[in-house]
Amino acid sequence: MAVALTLAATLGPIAPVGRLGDLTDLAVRRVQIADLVAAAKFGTTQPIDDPAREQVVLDGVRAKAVALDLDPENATRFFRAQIEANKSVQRGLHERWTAHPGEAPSKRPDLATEVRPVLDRLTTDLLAELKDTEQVRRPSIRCEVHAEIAERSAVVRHRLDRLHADALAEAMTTVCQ
Ligand SMILES: C=C(O[C@@H]1C=C(C(=O)O)C=C[C@H]1O)C(=O)O
Repeated sequence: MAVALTLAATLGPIAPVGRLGDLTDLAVRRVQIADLVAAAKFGTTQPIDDPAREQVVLDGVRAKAVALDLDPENATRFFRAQIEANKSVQRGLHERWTAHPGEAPSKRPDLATEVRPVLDRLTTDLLAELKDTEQVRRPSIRCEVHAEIAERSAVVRHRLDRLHADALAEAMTTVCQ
């Protein structure tokens, strides 16, 4: 933690930290977008879990991974973790908003036209980063250290609350592969 904080302080509040910094920041972005997904679904019949949509996301990941010459199994495993992390945030927010209706969002974004296209762009960016970081992400202590530093600094730099920090940890579980 001390190392991450020192690095974050040295590099300033915005710059991602370490070799996995950019990838981690994209994972942060994805768990933050979960707030919009949660807002789109709250108070509607649309369930948090949408297996059909998940299949579309994962099929796209597989096809793009092949095109990038990335291992499709590893890429799919990474995105399964991103999806689970996203749903954890949605569940946490729905619980919070049900218990404290005053905190519920006043606007309901449109999932299909406003939110999912943002997630689709993030998928493309995340895959490009998976490709760029392929060497450093080989399973090793080195990768674990890079991941830990990037994650801890991201929590601080993005001022993530417990819900989003826990979701980021969930999202990062399969990064070294
Ligand atoms: C984000 C959504 O909610 C869930 C999470 C998904 C994801 O993280 O990509 C996909 C489908 C849903 O199970 C959504 O419905 O679009």
